Amino acid sequence: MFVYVGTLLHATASNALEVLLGKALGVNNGKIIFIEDEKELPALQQQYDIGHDQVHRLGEREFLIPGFVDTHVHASQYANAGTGLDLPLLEWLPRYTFPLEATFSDVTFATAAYRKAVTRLLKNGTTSACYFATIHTEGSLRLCDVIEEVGQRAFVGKVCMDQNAPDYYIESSAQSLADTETFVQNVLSRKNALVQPVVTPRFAVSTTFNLMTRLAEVADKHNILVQSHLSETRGECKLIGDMYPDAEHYTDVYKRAGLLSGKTVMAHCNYLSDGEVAIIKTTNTGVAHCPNSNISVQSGLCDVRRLLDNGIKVGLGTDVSGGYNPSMLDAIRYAVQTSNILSVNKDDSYTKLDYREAFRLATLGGSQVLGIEDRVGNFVIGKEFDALRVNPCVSNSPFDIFDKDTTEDTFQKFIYLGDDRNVTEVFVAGKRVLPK
Ligand SMILES: Nc1nc2[nH]cnc2c(=O)[nH]1
Ligand SMILES: [Zn+2]
Repeated sequence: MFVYVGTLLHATASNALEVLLGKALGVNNGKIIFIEDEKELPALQQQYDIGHDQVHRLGEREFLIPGFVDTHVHASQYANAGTGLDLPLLEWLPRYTFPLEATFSDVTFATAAYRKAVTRLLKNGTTSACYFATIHTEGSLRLCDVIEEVGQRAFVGKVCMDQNAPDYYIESSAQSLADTETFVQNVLSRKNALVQPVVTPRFAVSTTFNLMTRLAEVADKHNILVQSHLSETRGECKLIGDMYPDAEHYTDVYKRAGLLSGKTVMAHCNYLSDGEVAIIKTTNTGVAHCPNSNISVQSGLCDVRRLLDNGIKVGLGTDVSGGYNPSMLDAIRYAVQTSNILSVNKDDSYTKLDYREAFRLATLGGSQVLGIEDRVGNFVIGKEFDALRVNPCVSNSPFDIFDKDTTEDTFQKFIYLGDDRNVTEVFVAGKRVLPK
């Protein structure tokens, strides 16, 4: 049991940035048990038998925010982050990405590389992540081991690809299906509520229709998430049109395979027609908006406002290494800048995404996309305490605070200018996972 006293900022359904000043937030058994005005603290201490050493007072400029939720990130590709960004997707995959992922057949290398990736995300405040690993079952399981060791909350997918891939990085359909079942059963058998398996057909270009339908059955049987990529680039959309001349559109391919449901996360969704948007909505599929990746590998600009206006669940993803930055602060900034760019060619009725809304996507929105909004995403009694302690005034802070700055200014500066140096503590399910 412990209590934090001070400023809390978070998003709710009705308020993209709620600022709560002078609060006492109590955590017991990993869950938030009270959020009261600070003046109630003596009574709360008595009621719950809380000693002085269990009460932590935040400094004047410090605050707590919910941990970030990265809804789409390739843990294996972290080794390439910040390199190989000169080619569009369909050339980038065989030139840079498949060769790297193939090296994850070496389990020792894979484990070390995954440890770097997961640690880097956690340091940057990502308390929940939805990962792609590689096609290798052993290596994908080592990713789960590392996540458990580090203490993050995560969904992990063994990647499935049985066509349009190089000889050195491809599986047979039967092997892919059997390995997925093995992987899923292994992860579920750990009975660690923080680490869950996710069925992961790479995308309809590299996964046969038959395998996709069988994978949909695996996801159904175990009642687990599905993740893939949808409508990321024009070239990919054209290719899908050629591969599936009878399909109505790209989204229809996944729908017919049975892959779309409230437990599905589709990354990108940059070129959806109105008909596709309607299917994404009616199937309750969630979208992982990956704005850094969209720009870095020249894929396109996702109109998130359109998705939100249509009632679609949207979270943010770093999509490392199509996106070069593993920090969700960067994803928030790119989401805002993408919306600003789109607004240039829209009329005055277009409502841009502001930093508050992008922050909501990075926290509560992501939790909705991953189906964990009853557990994390914001500060609500009964939810688990996944949180970041932020200190804008650390001695090596990358930005400066002035007397004139309000709490909201300070938060906004952290969003635009802050980095992991400002994230001084990270909590997952009430456990402090950083610093160790
Ligand atoms: N950004 C991105 N898009 C993909 N589409 C299929 N595979 C990938 C991948 O690894 N990264
Ligand atoms: Zn991706």
